Amino acid sequence: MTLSCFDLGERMLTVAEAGERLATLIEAPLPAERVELSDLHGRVLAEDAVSPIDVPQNTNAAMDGIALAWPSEPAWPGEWRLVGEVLAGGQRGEALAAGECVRITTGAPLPPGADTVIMREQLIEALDVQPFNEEQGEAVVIDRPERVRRGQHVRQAGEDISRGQRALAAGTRLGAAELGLLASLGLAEAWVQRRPRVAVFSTGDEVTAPGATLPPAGIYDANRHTLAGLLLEQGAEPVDLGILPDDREAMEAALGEAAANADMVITSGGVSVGHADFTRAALETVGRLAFWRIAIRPGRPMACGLLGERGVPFLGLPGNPVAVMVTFLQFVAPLLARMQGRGAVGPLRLTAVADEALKSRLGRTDFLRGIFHTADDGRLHVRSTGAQGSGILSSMVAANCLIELADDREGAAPGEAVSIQPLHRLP
Ligand SMILES: Nc1nc2c(c(=O)[nH]1)N[C@H]1C(S)=C(S)[C@@H](COP(=O)(O)OP(=O)(O)OC[C@H]3O[C@@H](n4cnc5c(N)ncnc54)[C@H](O)[C@@H]3O)O[C@H]1N2
Ligand code: MOO
Repeated sequence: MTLSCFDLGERMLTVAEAGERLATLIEAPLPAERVELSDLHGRVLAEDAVSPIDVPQNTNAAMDGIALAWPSEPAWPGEWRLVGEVLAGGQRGEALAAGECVRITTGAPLPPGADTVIMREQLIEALDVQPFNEEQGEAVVIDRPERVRRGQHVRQAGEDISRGQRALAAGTRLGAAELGLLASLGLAEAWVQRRPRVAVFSTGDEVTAPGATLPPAGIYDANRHTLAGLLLEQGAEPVDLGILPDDREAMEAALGEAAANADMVITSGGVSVGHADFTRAALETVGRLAFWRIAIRPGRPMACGLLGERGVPFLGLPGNPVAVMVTFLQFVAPLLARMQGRGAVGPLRLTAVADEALKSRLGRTDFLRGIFHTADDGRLHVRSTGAQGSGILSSMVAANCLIELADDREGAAPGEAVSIQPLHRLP
């Protein structure tokens, strides 16, 4: 019998178990919607994009010059008779006869029979008479014809994508290259998964909005803004619900209201065992707590469950800013991918050589902030960013990866291989 997410109680879960249990909170992707090409960046295809055309549509020239039909007899003509020209956007229906050629520009369809293009730079005849004048009966001489290969500088119709072929699979997240590809198929819209609307709030009497005067015991609210950025990077739509005081009733009301209008609710802070930590208790009142302890550092206390009658996934992340980022990347990002129909998408993992001793504890997965680079030996090497306190957000700024020391190891010695997760960075 498999355990449901809600049979776990106080048990401390491994990172892998927590990920598996969380996945069960998302039963199906969000509904699809039809969206215009100009608004598709970052969205996820809800169905395969099938090409209605051959790309390229016609067999065409890859260079400016002349197009000719490869001669059937072994000897090449010394001169080629220029019988016309095809500019990009134009077409020529008449076939080329033996010994004939046409002037052609890059992208222009080859005339029937033509199969080879010679670059203009390889022609002795200057081809300078503009526009083409059939009366003049120009002749073209090819310099060093022994270098010409049959079929050269020709792009075959459908060589990129053929009509009816799947150009992009359902579940593909659309970046710049994918948008260009859709456009090149002539598709002006696509069915994509609706973006998850994610309600976010911070908690804590000490937490102060940036721009306000910092009280003597205050701390500026980093988490709501980090989370907004992380959500945008995952294709979700953040809904900012501000800062909640350490007050259980206020927390219950806010969670209930957030769940009515969102696909997911995320809070930070108030999940541990402090006297003012109300997140878990509030979740148990207005929803169901699934589990809250994971063998991970940073991020051990994390309240997970479902809110309200609709069963909206709830993630109560710990308050420490680095713990927020680490738990989001390990646990929230895969859920958002699932909601967007992307199946099992986990963080990218690479292997690097530790350049220094790295500390971790057996029985717990530790994520250190790291800096990796390719060393002279051609391998990836990694070192930590230095102090690893889970409130030191500058360590996330300095890092280009997380070093993942799984629960079956106790630290790493210099020279040992470790797993790293490269971090997303804006270029
Ligand atoms: N007795 C125990 N104490 C703590 C434990 C524990 O197991 N036993 N776990 C520690 C760990 S690990 C973490 S992580 C934190 C998580 O606790 P909470 O989620 O209850 O977080 P808070 O106490 O509310 O805040 C922790 C820390 O982060 C600062 N914070 C909170 N919100 C924000 C924000 N929006 N922006 C910037 N900084 C924020 C807050 O001021 C605290 O300094 O508990 C440990 N304690
Ligand atoms: O697990 Mo907490 O995030 O380290 O400070």
